[in-house]
Amino acid sequence: MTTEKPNWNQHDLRKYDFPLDDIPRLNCMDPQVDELIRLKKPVVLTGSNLVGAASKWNLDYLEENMGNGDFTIFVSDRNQFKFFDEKKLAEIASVTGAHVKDRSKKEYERPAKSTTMKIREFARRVKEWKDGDERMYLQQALNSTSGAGVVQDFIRFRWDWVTVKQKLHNWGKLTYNLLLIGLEGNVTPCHYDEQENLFAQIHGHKRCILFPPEQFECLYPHPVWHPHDRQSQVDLTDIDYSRFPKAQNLHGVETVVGPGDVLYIPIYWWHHIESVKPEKYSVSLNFWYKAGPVGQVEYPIKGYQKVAIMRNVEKMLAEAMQDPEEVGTLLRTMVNGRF
Ligand SMILES: O=C(O)CCC(=O)C(=O)O
Ligand SMILES: [Fe+2]
Repeated sequence: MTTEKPNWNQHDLRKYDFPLDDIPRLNCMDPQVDELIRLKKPVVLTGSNLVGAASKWNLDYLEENMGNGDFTIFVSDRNQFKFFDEKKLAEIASVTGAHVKDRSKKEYERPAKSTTMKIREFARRVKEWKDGDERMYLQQALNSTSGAGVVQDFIRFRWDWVTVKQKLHNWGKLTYNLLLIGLEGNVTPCHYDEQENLFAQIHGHKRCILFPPEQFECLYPHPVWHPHDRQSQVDLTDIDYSRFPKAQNLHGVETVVGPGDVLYIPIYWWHHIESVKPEKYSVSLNFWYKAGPVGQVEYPIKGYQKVAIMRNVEKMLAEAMQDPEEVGTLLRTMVNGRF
């Protein structure tokens, strides 16, 4: 076995205000891996070869073998790509009474615009891209439009190994694989997902900063009905402590993943991901699994289960009030001076 020297440089990494411990890095055969996954703790798995068949997925290869489908590309003037869920706007309209229809139409700022491109066009633009140009981030679920080469590679993923993990940890079904191709310096700001994630790095390096669900209060998520649902309002690169004072208590874990590494991002864990030097672009593929069946709940309730409960309460109140903006008022009335 060769121990590869990382070719990213510690000094190139951005300095953050909060403490960061290292995420454990273990060979996939190490029995501790399954113990960490069972406890829903992040871990970097090495040596799994999960997407070894995709190790050649650089832009030249993908251009030839990815097919002629349309790819979703986010475009942004800034380096941060904060997800904006257009479907939430329709949802707000459907739960909102006529009396607040106008308010729900208010203009939201979209931090990144979504467009579609053929892979050839995207590859050309990435190759020509220079610092200061508009940034791009391809984020597309793998689908049946993939060319024959990519389909062959996909079939050769270690489905046997990953299916054993899925069964062992009682995860639900694989929803899809999201392919991410982004420029060095692109940032996916801090958010959580409602799925278990095996995040496989293929080309280039990514710095992944994670926080446990227990840090909910320090990260001030947008309300559940908001198009930025599940995203933190706190910009970790420039924290506004007067608005978000509890961000002073942030304490995260981090790692830099490179080709062949697989990071387990547990369901409801916050993550902030940046593509780092030296490569010009990064290619990753995630494996998103639905949560397993709830089964017997054990007490005391865990941090991630509290987040799920809070989401349900918030959704129920928004629907009952027929006005999402009344949720906060109601919750404050319930709590202030009483609890
Ligand atoms: O790699 C990224 O930029 C974001 C990935 C992510 O958020 C995810 O896989 O859940
Ligand atoms: Fe995510």
